Amino acid sequence: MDEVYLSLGSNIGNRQAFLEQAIHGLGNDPQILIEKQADFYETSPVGGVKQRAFINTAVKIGTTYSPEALLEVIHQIESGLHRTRKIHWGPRTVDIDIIFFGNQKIQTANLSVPHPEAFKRLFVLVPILELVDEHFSQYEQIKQAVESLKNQDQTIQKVNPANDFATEVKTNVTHILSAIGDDPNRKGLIETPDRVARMYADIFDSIGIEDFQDYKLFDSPESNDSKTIMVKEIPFYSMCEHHMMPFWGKVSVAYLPDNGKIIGLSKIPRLVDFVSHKLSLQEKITDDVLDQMEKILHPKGVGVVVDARHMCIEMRGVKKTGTVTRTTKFSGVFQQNDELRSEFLNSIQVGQI
Ligand SMILES: Nc1nc2c(c(=O)[nH]1)N=C([C@H](O)[C@H](O)COP(=O)(O)OP(=O)(O)OP(=O)(O)O)CN2
Repeated sequence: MDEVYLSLGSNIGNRQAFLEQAIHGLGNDPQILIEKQADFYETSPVGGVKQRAFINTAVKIGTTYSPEALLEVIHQIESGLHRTRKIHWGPRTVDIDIIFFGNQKIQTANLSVPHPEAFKRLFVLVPILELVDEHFSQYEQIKQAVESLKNQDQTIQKVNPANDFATEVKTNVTHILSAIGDDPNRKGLIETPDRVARMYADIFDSIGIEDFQDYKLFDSPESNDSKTIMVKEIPFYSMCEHHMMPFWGKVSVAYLPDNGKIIGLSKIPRLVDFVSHKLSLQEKITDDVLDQMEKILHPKGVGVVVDARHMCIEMRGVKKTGTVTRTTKFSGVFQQNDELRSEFLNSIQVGQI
């Protein structure tokens, strides 16, 4: 097996969770053995793009993959974690770079190893220095590069477990419990901060991720341009950004394909979950579903109807239980063609939410 060193970084959403998922993905591959993992570090962005600080780490793996095959596995893991390549050296949910592959020197269209930027980046060298010893062929070079970079503008500091997502949420929920006059140490609340942290990691797992990536498109000549595709009454749950209270209901989506390009039916409910798993508003969910459908499919038109109930007007304020709010948005032929729009709208009953 070749000894390989990977650098991992993330600066979108729950950064450490994305890195942990990436490492889990690597370790799940039967041809990859995670031999050692460095600590997590908070690092200043390198490369001139104004963006949020990164969390970085590194792993030493043993693998039977060739460098190109390993790169393919890495790209699959990145794309499964909503990685989009929009701005060079810009924000990303996760980035995994091959830094060293044994003592190999590789220069292909897709791969340069050792990584050409490695010795200019503290966020790469400091975690890798945790994983190597004086027997590693590049050990002295790494140590010297770290010393010289330390006097420049790159900052790096070990993530104190107290700063990671779960601990941050738990700490602040404990403060809130005290602030509202309850006792966070009483039997019923002692585990609440931990439960809330685990819940937030789930219901807010789209925060910071701009575009939906988890879809598959098909060319389907049968779906000629006159056939509307509707996926109706998709249940969703979200949290309003005004009071951090739940709102929930059903989303119905219709679109008219262009040139027979269609999306896998299961992907539309996944898209609804993606846009809902953020602090949002019903109007924004309506916009986001339509905008993402337009971005992905460039169809002849899209229609979105959202019916929802809002805990913030049922449990507080005007306190009207059972009130259902409907928001709609249309584009293309659904905007221009009254008959098509009415057919879609009339097919959706508000029903029980
Ligand atoms: N503090 C940090 N700054 C930067 C990081 C990081 O992880 N921590 N990462 C980058 C780069 O975007 C990332 O390392 C990828 O760079 P590189 O492999 O050199 O080039 P790519 O082709 O993969 O770059 P793309 O962004 O995918 O085009 C920058 N700063």
